[in-house]
Amino acid sequence: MAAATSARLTVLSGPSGVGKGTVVAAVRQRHPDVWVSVSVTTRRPRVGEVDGVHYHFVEDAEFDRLIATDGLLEWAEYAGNRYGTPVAPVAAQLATGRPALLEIELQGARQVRARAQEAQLVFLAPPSWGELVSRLAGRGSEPAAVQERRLAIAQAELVSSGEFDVVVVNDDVARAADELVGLLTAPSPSLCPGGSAHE
Ligand SMILES: Nc1ncnc2c1ncn2[C@@H]1O[C@H](COP(=O)(O)OP(=O)(O)OP(=O)(O)O)[C@@H](O)[C@H]1O
Ligand SMILES: Nc1nc2c(ncn2[C@@H]2O[C@H](COP(=O)(O)O)[C@@H](O)[C@H]2O)c(=O)[nH]1
Repeated sequence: MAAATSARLTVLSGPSGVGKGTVVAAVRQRHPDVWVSVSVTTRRPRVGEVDGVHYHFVEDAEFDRLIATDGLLEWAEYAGNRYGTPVAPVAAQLATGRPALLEIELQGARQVRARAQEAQLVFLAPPSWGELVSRLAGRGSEPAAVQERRLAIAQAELVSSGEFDVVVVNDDVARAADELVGLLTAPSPSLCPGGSAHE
């Protein structure tokens, strides 16, 4: 992907199971140079997840240390585990003048907006509630009780989609990935004459 005219921070959020990871993987297939933050989490790794690639898997004490030392751009407790974005790699990426993408949940997206008003917030929505339920169940990575917990959170997240700058419907992975690529490469409105970050 060519360098953008501004170092733009984009947040991709949306309910568990909507397909955030799948769409981001499709974006990276098209543009391997898209930079995506690797979060820290206290969650245990799923089968196939690699430390340092999918997440930095840490113990509670290390997560506490990162909070205490202002090492996180944002963090949240979600369904019994903590997740956070290491601030230094994001700052370093933006300093190169190239875009950075965060894949995080709603509370974290709100914290990013509070700290970086110029950030672009994108909400990935399911085509329907039934499709979301079926995707989460079909992934098979969580027991039924955890799926229920995530779906309860998803209901509140869907209600909050209006807080985001753009809503992308993940009806088709390739189409949604193309839309996200367009958003990542769009110039920042704050650099457009007469533009503002939140029009
Ligand atoms: N457009 C789509 N159509 C059909 N299935 C999809 C689509 N997008 C993703 N999926 C499937 O939905 C399931 C959930 O996708 P994924 O793990 O990417 O969701 P997620 O939003 O990253 O979830 P989480 O927030 O829990 O990490 C996967 O099995 C994936 O293959
Ligand atoms: N606030 C943050 N949320 C994050 C971060 N990294 C991931 N997430 C979100 O957590 C849920 C659950 O993820 P899972 O891998 O257990 O399915 C999901 O919505 C992720 O997008 C983060 O750094 N901060």
